[in-house]
Amino acid sequence: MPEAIKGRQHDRQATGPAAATLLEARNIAKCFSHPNGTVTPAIGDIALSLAKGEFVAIVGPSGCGKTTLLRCLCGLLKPDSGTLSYAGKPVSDVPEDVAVVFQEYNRSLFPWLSVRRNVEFGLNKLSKTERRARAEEALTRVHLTDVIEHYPWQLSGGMQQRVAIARAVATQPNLLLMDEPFASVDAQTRIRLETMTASISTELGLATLLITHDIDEAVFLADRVIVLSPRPSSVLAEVVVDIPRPRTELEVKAMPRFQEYRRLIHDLIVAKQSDTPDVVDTPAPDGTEPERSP
Ligand SMILES: Nc1ncnc2c1ncn2[C@@H]1O[C@H](COP(=O)(O)OP(=O)(O)OP(=O)(O)O)[C@@H](O)[C@H]1O
Repeated sequence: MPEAIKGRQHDRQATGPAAATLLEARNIAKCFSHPNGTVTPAIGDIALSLAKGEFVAIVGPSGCGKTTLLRCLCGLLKPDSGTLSYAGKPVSDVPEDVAVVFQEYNRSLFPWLSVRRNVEFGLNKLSKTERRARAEEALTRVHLTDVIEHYPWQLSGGMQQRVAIARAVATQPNLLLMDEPFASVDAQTRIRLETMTASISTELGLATLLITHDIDEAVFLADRVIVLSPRPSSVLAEVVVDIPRPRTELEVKAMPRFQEYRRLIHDLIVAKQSDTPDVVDTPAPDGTEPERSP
């Protein structure tokens, strides 16, 4: 399916074909230096962009620098080189209208706060009434209004991740970044969370960038899938997913086109992995192993 790869403008209803660029990264690179003098090259050279309202998934082999890339894109980590812009301005800190959802919901929620208070957290510029209204609206979107006064530890993993998503949505972001958000939940819950995320993103016209290991998840959710090479990573291909919305998991996964996309992306990753030798970190003079810095 070569015509699906890079260059074709996606056509998502929420944005229209000529949607404006929201996030743009040009030639960004990132290495980590360790106290013992070794250097881990994580991102080699990445250029990508995301349009307003677009849903993009990033996939790549384990350890290729996906999380590092996400952290750079939202201003949590400074790239060593290259340029990053969000809404036309250089990124130096996390922009106000960008929200991030991480894999580890149990570390991102406050166990001593109720579900409501967790979602209201971060809305302190608003009046109490506005905070309540925002939290309730966001919790309605994730179907959690019946546990609003519960505490996170009283909820299942999938419900806790829904609270984390509600907290992100309550800030009314224009861009939602998600780093492996469904990796820690069971398969059935994962499907429900994926479907819910697709609806929220479409209904709110949210630009969404999803980091995932799961090719099926990427193809099911995204308008475009960016495939990364092993580290130091670069963009191997961009695959435009030409499947109409709304998408229903069972129907989409039964489509021959879905199978073709997943095969294409799988083959791109495997082919590149098998012809790329493992990157060895620059060794320290005394030959010690690199340590992961905090
Ligand atoms: N804070 C850090 N200090 C040192 N090295 C780091 C740090 N963060 C990441 N790395 C290294 O950078 C490389 C890329 O890591 P990263 O977590 O970004 O990859 P990933 O693709 O998200 O991994 P995974 O597939 O396991 O989720 C790895 O070799 C990792 O050990």
